[in-house]
Amino acid sequence: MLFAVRMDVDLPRDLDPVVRQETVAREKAYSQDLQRSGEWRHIWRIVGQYSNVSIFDVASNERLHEILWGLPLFPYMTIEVTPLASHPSAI
Ligand SMILES: O=C(O)CC1=CCC(=O)O1
Repeated sequence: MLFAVRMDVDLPRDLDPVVRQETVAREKAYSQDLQRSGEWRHIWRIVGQYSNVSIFDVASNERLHEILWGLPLFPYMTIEVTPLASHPSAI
């Protein structure tokens, strides 16, 4: 099942810089593990924003929920999920 997911990150200005650095590093490792496994197919930066658009290929809605819930930056994100279907004009 394919999903487009938009993640908008909003880290508090007063967040401890060490916590910030560690959380961002854990987010990168978590994301790259899922990219290697094939569940996180694409991640694109939205130009000019601390946001990304990602494509996930997962077995179920529950699996996507589990992945998103486990993001180290999850407490600081607004997430929008769009389920995708094949387009009849796709070649
Ligand atoms: O920087 C972001 O867009 C948030 C993020 C998601 C996965 C990752 O490595 O960073």
